[in-house]
Amino acid sequence: MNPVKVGLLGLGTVGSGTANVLARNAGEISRRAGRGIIVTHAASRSLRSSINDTSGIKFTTDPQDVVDDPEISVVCELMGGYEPARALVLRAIANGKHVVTANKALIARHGNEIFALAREKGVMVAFEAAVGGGIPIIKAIREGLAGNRIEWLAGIINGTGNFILTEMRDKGRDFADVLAEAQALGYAEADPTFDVEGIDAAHKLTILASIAFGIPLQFDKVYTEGISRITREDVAYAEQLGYRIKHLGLARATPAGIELRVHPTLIPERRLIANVDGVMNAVLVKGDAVGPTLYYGAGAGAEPTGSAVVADLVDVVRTLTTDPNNRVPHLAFQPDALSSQPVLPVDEIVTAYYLRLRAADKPGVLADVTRIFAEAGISIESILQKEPPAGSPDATVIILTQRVRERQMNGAIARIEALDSITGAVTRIRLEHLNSN
Ligand SMILES: NC(=O)C1=CN([C@@H]2O[C@H](COP(=O)(O)OP(=O)(O)OC[C@H]3O[C@@H](n4cnc5c(N)ncnc54)[C@H](O)[C@@H]3O)[C@@H](O)[C@H]2O)C=CC1
Ligand SMILES: N[C@@H](CC=O)C(=O)O
Ligand code: NA
Repeated sequence: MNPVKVGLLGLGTVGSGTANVLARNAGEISRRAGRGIIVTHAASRSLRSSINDTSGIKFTTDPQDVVDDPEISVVCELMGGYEPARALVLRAIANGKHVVTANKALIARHGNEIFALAREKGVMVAFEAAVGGGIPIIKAIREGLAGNRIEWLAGIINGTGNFILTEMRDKGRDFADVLAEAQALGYAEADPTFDVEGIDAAHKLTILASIAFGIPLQFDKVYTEGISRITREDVAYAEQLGYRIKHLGLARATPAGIELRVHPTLIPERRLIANVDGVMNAVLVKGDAVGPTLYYGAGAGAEPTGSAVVADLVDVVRTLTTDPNNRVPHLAFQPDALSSQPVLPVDEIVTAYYLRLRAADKPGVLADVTRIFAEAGISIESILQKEPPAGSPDATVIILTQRVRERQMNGAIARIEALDSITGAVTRIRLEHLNSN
């Protein structure tokens, strides 16, 4: 059988990694797919790339040439960004081509529209590389856990952010310096504020939540907080109390609705996920039948991400002849069976907290604080008081609380900040035990 011809849009980190994996493992890949898969066309703004073997590839600076080329069966969108990626993907689908993409921003924001057109045209849109880089997490949830009701999932799903936090903690390196290294290694997004401010993780959480719970993609409803305000001080206090601070995406089904949130989180250091460092990602998924499961691997980088893109290409080729109505649905659940469960506003979420406050070093202050918590119905798990450093009148107080609704905590924090004996704002970091419940 003739090989399947693929056109690449984008020849950067992921485009080059994909082309190199496809070429190096061509024999294995065609034994698995039943046909060869070859790159015949590639488009990029700059024609510089790290592709090892460019023979047989027709290059262009205009991506439209690729999506309109009748020879190509599958378009790999590896450019990034919302536009022109959206317009190009829609056009490729309209032209009857299957699409593989690593672009989580595109899927999270425009996936509902893209999948609808793909269904109409009977083509596939595959996006394994969009979440967790090389970890086959989409396949695991969509297919491997299809017998379960997913209760919750929590993941370290941004490689750049985890790399920055790890280097800062282990080597005391400067934030800006580590970010520059992540960019040089090809981990970061074109706009690295997407990594640092949690937007990239929110894109990925949007996708994970849809395939876990069978809800439409709803990026705008994810509560999103980045890592830029995490201080060394909080990292050190958390460690003294037996916790690590990780940037976590968390999705949980509750009777009232779905919690969707991305924020720095204290996790007990004995949990495997608390020890996922550097560019590695991990996703914990709790199914009602299987219990907790953990998926770990490189979350970014050329060949790990290329590995996921190539796996999608193999999937597309294997199912080319399948009746489109019998293929694995894009969002795991049949499109007419998506649910309208609401996504909860952040003040309705339930979580435990790490709080850091600066308090006058005099009797009665702690009693005032604990009275406010008692009146708000918030149970304190532990309190750590640090003497004021030389020259400062204020002591630092660290409080860990039990789980409580965020709205109750907001009220308590406002009352604590209004006390004369408390200086400045209370620092809050959410805390999750991530045990098997
Ligand atoms: N870098 C990584 O480790 C990972 C990246 N991704 C995603 O993969 C996609 C690509 O990322 P990278 O390879 O890192 O980006 P990159 O910046 O290294 O490469 C982007 C490529 O697309 C081309 N391009 C961009 N806009 C274009 C336009 N309008 N016309 C023509 N060519 C254009 C650029 O010239 C370049 O060749 C993004 O959606 C990213 O979020 C997903 C997982 C991991
Ligand atoms: N910028 C992203 C790339 C992979 O999705 C990350 O750092 O995780
Ligand atoms: Na993946």
